[in-house]
Amino acid sequence: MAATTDVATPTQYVSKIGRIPIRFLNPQQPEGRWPAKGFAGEVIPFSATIFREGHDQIGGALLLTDPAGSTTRYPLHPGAPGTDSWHTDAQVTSAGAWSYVIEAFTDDWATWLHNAEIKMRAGIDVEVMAAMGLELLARLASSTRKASVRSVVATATASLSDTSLSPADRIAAVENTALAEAIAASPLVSLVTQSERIPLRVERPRAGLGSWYEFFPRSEGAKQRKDGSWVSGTFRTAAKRLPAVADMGFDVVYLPPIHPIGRSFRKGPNNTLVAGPHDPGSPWAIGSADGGHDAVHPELGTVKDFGYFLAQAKKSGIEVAIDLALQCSPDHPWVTEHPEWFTTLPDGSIAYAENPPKKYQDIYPINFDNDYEGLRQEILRIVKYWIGVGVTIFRVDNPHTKPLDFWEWLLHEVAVDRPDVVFFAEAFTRPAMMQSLAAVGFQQSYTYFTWRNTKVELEEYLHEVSKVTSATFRPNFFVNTPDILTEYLQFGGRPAYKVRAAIAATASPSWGVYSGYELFENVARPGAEENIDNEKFEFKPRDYAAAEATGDSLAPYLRRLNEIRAQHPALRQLRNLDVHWSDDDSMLVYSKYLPARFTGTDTADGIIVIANVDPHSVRETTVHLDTTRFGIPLGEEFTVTDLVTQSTYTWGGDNYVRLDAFTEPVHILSVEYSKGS
Ligand SMILES: O=P(O)(O)O[C@H]1O[C@H](CO)[C@@H](O[C@H]2O[C@H](CO)[C@@H](O)[C@H](O)[C@H]2O)[C@H](O)[C@H]1O
Repeated sequence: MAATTDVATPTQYVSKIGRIPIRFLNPQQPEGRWPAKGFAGEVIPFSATIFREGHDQIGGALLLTDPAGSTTRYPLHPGAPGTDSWHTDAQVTSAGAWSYVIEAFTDDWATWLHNAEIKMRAGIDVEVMAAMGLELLARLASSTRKASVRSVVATATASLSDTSLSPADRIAAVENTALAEAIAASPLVSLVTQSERIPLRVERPRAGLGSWYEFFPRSEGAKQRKDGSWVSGTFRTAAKRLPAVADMGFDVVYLPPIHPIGRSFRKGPNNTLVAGPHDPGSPWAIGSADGGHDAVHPELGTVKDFGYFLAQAKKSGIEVAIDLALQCSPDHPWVTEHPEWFTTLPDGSIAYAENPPKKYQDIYPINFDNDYEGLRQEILRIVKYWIGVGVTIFRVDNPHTKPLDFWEWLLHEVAVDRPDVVFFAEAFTRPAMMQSLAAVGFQQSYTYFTWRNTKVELEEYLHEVSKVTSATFRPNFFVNTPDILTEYLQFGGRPAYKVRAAIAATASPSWGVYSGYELFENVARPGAEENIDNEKFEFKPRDYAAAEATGDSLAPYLRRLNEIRAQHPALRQLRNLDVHWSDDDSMLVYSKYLPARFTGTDTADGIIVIANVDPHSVRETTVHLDTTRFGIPLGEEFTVTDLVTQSTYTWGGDNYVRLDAFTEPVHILSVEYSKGS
């Protein structure tokens, strides 16, 4: 705490609390070891707890410094009475190293005005109070050369010193807008105290914003021969799927590992431990005689073909994410070239990998502690190689099974030259590890969203990711993955697919689906929480167009969700989500709001989402809205339009809502309000 009013005591002790205490600054990472995070275009709520002894009025400001070193001052507004919290929202507009300082001060004018209003109106200490006010007005006059301000001050001075007026009229004369504006421009403050400077790392928008679509390139264009063998899809056949993916509004395509797949211990259909001659194996079983992590599976094509895929994706407005899965099939070149990178058991064997309770019998885990430096350099080389090929996003498989200090180092090394590269953590594990991966640099993370299905669970989780952990952890709400087909989707029927997609697409700025979701694929392998006949172990060509033609596809709904996201900037933010109340235990209600000053237009953007999370029933309820959360004074009426059905309603604070799971289980309502209407 660098307090301008700090006074060294004879023992040279310097106060840490500062003359005006400023505590609990937000955003910042716990422990302050790494910068708080934001992405370009993000609106960040800044806050601090500011208070002082006695009863004098205080005020505060955010001093936000951009990467070019230019500082903008934003006044802080007091929060709920008694909390001593002060707030403002500000938008970080470009990627780079930002920082901020919170300033606090005694507001001399507000203190005087508060006291003078009480005392002068009651006829107590009238002349003393007036003299104090006149002194402040003189201070204001001497702080400006503006004639207009001087004239406003002169008028106020004349009235305040006019003893022929009643005390009430004298005080009323200083309560005018012109004087308030003059004081706002040249604040009458003292005991100015500044907090420490908090660093804020702002990354490119994709670090926190995107609509993801996962598909296996080998399935796109794959054909089975009469003898049961397969002709694999290739990067070139897979590229044909890209326009349809873009047409659904997705802007990131994530490909499971594209590298050669090992033969030893190859898995067969449905995670069986013996593969038939035509089984392609799990793409995560990386490495064969054809190469390792810096090679592509020959059946998919060449690196040049992958380049073609990247170029086609770019043409469709899609960025490609590849998988960084640091593990090896027993056939990976590293196993013979660098046996020291694995843990050899006393019997000479290498134990297979696990992510308990899952067993990965077809891969070896890497042991970083055997040759930390060697592995670090090799992995950095691989990552840089793919960046050189044109990859800008890595989905990182099971990062929680590798040392955190390794990730901290790797992500730092990459960011030195390429701060645009995004790393997406696939860690479904304990919160401490998930949060720490984000803290050390992962730009975004898979989440527990998949398993938060009830209203209460979702309320808590949406609040957590938008408000509690947002300085560190950027969520990507995937609705399903090849590993995750939740019971909710298995047994919730088609409504469940709509509900989950609508919540994911509106609650989080990053969301994703794994292909097949639009076809409502919902049959699980018995005893497992993943699809039967899983694409991880088989080719799975799908006829998306036929399903759409017969109305058996969710693609039109997904397309609409992505359109709504594109049209509503409030949905492209993380921290602006507020949960509201409904009387029904399955009707989830939340809003997202972006004031006009941040939308880039002259209108604010407000969205209310109401989801019937019970996919088996029709629910009716009253929703109770704190309309101030989306810019509307309490008690005012406004218009809402359902962005899926286009129905329009006139609403207020309390509203009847009926949602039929079998038609439209979710309202996504845009809010229109004109003051005083
Ligand atoms: O461990 P997670 O559930 O987070 O899943 C991720 O990592 C797994 C290991 O890479 C991966 O599992 C798939 O590949 C394995 C190796 O080939 C294989 O043994 C598993 O049966 C298969 O599911 C999983 O897909 C990935 O998302």
